[in-house]
Amino acid sequence: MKQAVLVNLGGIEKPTDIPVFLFSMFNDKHIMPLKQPFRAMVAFIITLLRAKKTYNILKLSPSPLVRITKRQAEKLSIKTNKHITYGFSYSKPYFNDCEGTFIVMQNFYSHTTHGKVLELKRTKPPLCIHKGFFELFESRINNALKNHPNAAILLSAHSLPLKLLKKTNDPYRNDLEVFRLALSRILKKPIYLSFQSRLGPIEWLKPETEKEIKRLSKHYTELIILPVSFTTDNTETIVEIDRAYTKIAKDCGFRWIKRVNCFNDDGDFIEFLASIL
Ligand SMILES: C=CC1=C(C)c2cc3[nH]c(cc4nc(cc5[nH]c(cc1n2)c(C)c5CCC(=O)O)C(CCC(=O)O)=C4C)c(C)c3C=C
Ligand SMILES: [Fe+2]
Repeated sequence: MKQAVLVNLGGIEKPTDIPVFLFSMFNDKHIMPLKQPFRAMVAFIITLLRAKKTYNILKLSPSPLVRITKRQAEKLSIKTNKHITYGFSYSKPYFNDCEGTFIVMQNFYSHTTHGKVLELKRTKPPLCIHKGFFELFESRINNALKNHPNAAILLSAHSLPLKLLKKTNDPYRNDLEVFRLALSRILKKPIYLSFQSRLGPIEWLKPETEKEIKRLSKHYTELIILPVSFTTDNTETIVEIDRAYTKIAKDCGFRWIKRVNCFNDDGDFIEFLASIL
């Protein structure tokens, strides 16, 4: 078999990564569907406006995403005895420069992530279509519930602008909702879904994670949050969920809060990846 390539978003580990990451992201037609040269001009302005906020996030913690993606590739390589490499959309090494079969390391299809890779490379179907993926979530939720059977279970997904979803008929929200319902039926428990990390003045997916936490605090005293759209921990999980949302949850009365880690390089996840290669 040709080599496999794990594709992730990109890493912001140090301040000098910020302008490259932000400009590449906002100059991407899948994120900002404008004609050139307007797209590049808008991307430049947003990069200037957002850089300070991203810098403040980075001061709290550099992103572990690149480090973990490397480990995932190494462990999968050992497990399968195949050559596994990795590439990113918005930082080096870029996935465009790699060859092989591509696995997109975001759990659910969106034109902004999976679709972008699919346009250029032979790509495996999204992880969420596999039974094994479902079981990974099921086992993590059951573990978290062990001593806290009455906790609220909140799946927090990365948000997307509504206008972008409509324009591209993006199945992202729908697939997440189907997944939430299926999990809820199997676990015989209510499961909630919310959206995090919106930015700018336009409308993004709802309910927002912050508001959903506040709403749930009226009915529950314990909370389990699972980042549902990433395979790999990153600034959105270790800064936004572990710091910002955890503080909000405490402030609105939750007595116990657990954030479940992304799959990262867990043995069962590596086994799952090996099974779909
Ligand atoms: C499911 C995965 C992701 C989707 C979909 C997505 C869309 C999206 N993101 C932005 C803007 C930003 N994202 C940023 C960081 C970031 N985003 C994702 C994942 C998805 N983004 C991850 C994993 C990360 C963290 C990367 C890391 O190395 O830790 C950032 C930078 C941080 C910040 O300033 O908040 C921005 C900006 C948009 C606009 C968008 C869709 C339109
Ligand atoms: Fe993002």
